[in-house]
Amino acid sequence: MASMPADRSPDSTLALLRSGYRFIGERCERYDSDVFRTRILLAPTICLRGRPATELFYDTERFQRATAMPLRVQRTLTGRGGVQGLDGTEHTDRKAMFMSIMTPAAIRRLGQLFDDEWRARIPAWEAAGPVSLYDELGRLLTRVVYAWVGAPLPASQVADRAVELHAMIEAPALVGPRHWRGRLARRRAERRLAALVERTRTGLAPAPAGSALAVIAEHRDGRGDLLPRRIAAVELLNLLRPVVAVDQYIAFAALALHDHPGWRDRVRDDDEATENFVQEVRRYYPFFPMAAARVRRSFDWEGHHFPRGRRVLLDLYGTNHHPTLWPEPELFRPERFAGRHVDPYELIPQGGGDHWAGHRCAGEWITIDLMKRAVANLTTTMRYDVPVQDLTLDLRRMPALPPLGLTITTIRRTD
Ligand code: HEM
Repeated sequence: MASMPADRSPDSTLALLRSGYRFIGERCERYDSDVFRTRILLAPTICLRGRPATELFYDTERFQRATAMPLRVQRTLTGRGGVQGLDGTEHTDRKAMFMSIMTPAAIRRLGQLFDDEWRARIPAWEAAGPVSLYDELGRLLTRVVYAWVGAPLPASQVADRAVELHAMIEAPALVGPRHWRGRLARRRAERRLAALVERTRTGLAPAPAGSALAVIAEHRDGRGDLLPRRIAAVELLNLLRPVVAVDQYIAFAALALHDHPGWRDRVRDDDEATENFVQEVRRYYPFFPMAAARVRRSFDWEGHHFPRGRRVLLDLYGTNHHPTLWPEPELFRPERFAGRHVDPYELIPQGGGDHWAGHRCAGEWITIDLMKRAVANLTTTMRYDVPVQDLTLDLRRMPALPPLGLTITTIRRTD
């Protein structure tokens, strides 16, 4: 049995916070191995990256999700009792609920709402002077996603709800007040949405037929029971929060258009080029650093032993930057996707494997669709300037974003 390379430090939590997205990749290169062991939060942990490791990680016979996610992530980002932490038939049942919402017609409707809102906002942006794209899109996507799921949102509450969703997204890797803001935001949002689910069920505030709110409020589990109100709220947040999080990818797409201006003409009215561009944004820019699971029962893999119950972290960022999969991974080159068949274990910013059977992101098609529409809006619907500003991405900060969320100015409508 080969011995698994091991981090020397007794605990690497601080090193993980210091290195951020590069933590696993740097060590893999140091040990010349895509698997090594370490200790995170004092617990023995195995870290993995690369395509074979991704295929292994998404084998639900070998790994489970229950108790894998650290509590600080559950209390902010994901919530407790939601689809992310389920296994077996409980997971496939709950996941089927999500996938039933992701029909082509529903994805088109969300996209249409997004385009309409974008066009409607341009006059205000024209009048506004400098605009933080991340903040503006946060509010825009909040309005759009509440309308899409069928949840009421008065105009006066849009800004607060956007701040609340951003607080949950940013909190897991932060310490101090910003982490606590994320916890508080989740607690308040779950309480409010649980009350909405109740009003929907009692008919006081009926959900629009076929809406995501109706699907979740009326969903029955394998035993025929409705979801507890709080769990239904967690699952509603599993739609609201990540749709708003697409603003990060759109800010990255705008950054890529700024850094590679030749692509502005290449993507215009060219669906294939836009798709390749968007895929490269998802590969290149940092988003979720890693996914966590636990070994379901002991097994050996490539000469390494995986003991039952051990926490395992799959490096999503590092796999998207693996030199074997992606030659010259630190170059932004959308053309690498031209004619390339991407299998389910290679490009994994939103997880790998199968959408229905495993934990791969339920919102991947939505994300790609919204990003493509955003690129079209940034290159054809309006013009703008990018003033001099600090656009450095700090890969030690999770999530990484340009410091001011990318400021644009002198916005004017073109069509
Ligand atoms: C903003 C871009 C997004 C990124 C980077 C992202 C990333 C991810 C990742 C890494 C996972 C976990 C994979 C795993 O545990 O193995 C995940 C799961 C999930 N995502 Fe996304 N996501 C995004 C957008 C969305 C959207 C737009 C939705 C819904 C509208 C969504 C809904 C979900 C759900 C429900 C899960 C849980 C799936 C499961 O556990 O089976 N995500 N996402």
